[in-house]
Amino acid sequence: MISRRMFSSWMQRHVSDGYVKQSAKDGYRSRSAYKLIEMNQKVRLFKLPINILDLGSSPGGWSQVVLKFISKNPDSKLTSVDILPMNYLHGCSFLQLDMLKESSIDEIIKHTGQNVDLILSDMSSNHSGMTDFDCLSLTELNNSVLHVSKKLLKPGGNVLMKMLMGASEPEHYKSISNYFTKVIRVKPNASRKESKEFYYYCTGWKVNIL
Ligand SMILES: C[S@@+](CC[C@H](N)C(=O)[O-])C[C@H]1O[C@@H](n2cnc3c(N)ncnc32)[C@H](O)[C@@H]1O
Repeated sequence: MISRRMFSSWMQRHVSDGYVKQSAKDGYRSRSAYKLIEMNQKVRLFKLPINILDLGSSPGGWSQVVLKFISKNPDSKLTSVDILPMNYLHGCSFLQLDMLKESSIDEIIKHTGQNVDLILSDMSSNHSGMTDFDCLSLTELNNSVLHVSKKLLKPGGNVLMKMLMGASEPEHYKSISNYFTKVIRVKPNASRKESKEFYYYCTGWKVNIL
């Protein structure tokens, strides 16, 4: 449970945050949009034409960024998924699904087919404040990303997924590395300095590991 004092200090930080102000100006639904913009500048995520799956998409900042990149390419496609609802975005198919449920994968395949080039996952549950616990719960969500990758990611496809520094992180990194040619850790400047959050950029999905 978040105390009133914690909430008010979060609120103070939130309203004075430069990325929050910028997102209001630029029309992005979340400050997270700048993390994706920055990571794309670092690793060039979007190579067109592209079939993209955005997991944990609500309220839609990342999906807005993707749409800007793919909008001029009619052969590109974006499917966004979240356990919560998301307001309509032109050019994006949204599915309200829980990625921890097996049945969600079939629903996604109906929309994307089985030839996805890039999976983005910014999924996270509400932080408990206990880093090791939060790290474990993110590991569970990331395992669901690997599970969906087995069903629909193209051979050689790429995945960007959120992680937290914590006791189980090195083991998780090792296990994810088995599935890709290369996995690098990326920490965008837009990610709050005090946060343990960073992203794995995983390239070259290996089919022969299945
Ligand atoms: C940090 S927010 C994502 C912000 C988003 N990338 C943006 O730019 O607006 C994390 C999201 O993960 C979603 N999420 C958490 N657990 C999930 C699950 N089991 N299945 C699908 N989405 C989940 C949450 O509902 C939340 O919207």
